[in-house]
Amino acid sequence: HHHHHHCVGIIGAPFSKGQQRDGVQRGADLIRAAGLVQKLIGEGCVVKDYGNLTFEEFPNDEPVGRLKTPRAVGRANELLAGAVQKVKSHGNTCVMLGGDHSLAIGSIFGHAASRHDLSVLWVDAHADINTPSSTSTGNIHGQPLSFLIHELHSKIPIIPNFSWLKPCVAAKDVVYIGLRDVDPGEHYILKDLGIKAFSMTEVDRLGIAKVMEQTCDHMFSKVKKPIHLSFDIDALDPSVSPATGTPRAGGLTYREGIYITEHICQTGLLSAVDMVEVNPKQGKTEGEIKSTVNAAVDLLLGCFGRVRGGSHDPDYKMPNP
Ligand SMILES: N[C@H]1CN[C@H](C(=O)O)[C@@H]1CCC[B-](O)(O)O
Ligand SMILES: [Mn+2]
Ligand SMILES: [Mn+2]
Ligand SMILES: [Mn+2]
Repeated sequence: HHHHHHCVGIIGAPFSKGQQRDGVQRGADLIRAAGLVQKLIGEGCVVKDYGNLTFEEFPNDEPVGRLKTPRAVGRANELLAGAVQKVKSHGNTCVMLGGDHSLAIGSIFGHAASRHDLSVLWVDAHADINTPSSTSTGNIHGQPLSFLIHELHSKIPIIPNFSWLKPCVAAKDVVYIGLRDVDPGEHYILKDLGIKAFSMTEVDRLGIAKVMEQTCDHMFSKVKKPIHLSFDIDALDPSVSPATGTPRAGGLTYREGIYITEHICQTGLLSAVDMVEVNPKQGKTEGEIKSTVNAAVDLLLGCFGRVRGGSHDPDYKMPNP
């Protein structure tokens, strides 16, 4: 018999310039220190850790329009895109450990460069689809999807260090789960482009099982495409994951989060996953940091075959008395 196993490539992206709060650059190493690699191996995965990327510093990274630290964000994502493409070229499912959510620009671009036709499942309290002109903060971690979606191309100006980037995802191929803090400009875009979104209202109304059923129906409605799961840890309720930069009450339970990743795993189509916005400096206690990091690890284990009912180990021998 042959058991199925996942080949996983891990990239650490210790990057924080998509927003203003220090500390989020430490997320990748905290997730590793909590035992991600060993635990994936324990699930029968073949794991290659590609280490952490080293990002170029831009000391005089003056705002362009409202955009903050655009040069650092542009260059970091160009580097990340190449790294993700390499991990995919080696036949791995890519795990990108952030770092802030602006990193989805490079992660999705690099993924799309190797697997042209993607579905993007964006699990987040936020839509992260402000354009450089609709953003009120100028923080690029609130804008990644606007840089990636074909239909918004005309809304993206020339930005230093972004010339490498082209939109690579169609609005119809994006699905949101967990929304509960969407800006007016973002809401307009979601409606105008008809983007499929399961806010926390739909999660409450339908329950997570129906949300996942309808999410998969939408993603697979025409053809089954590889899935890019971009998971912002702030999608979970702050009672579970408080150590993050933009927490919002009324989020997904730990169980709902695990259900999402268990369900995505069993589609067999997961091709890349981002786990972003873990910020230890936003945790008030060690316990808060641990809860946040452990949730991130468990969500990733759900992506790669860990099921709560236990899994079949073909080599297990019942001990005799
Ligand atoms: N309060 C939200 C909504 N819009 C704001 C913005 O555009 O700066 C914040 C972005 C959160 C980004 B995150 O989802 O990656 O954390
Ligand atoms: Mn095998
Ligand atoms: Mn968020
Ligand atoms: Mn986000």
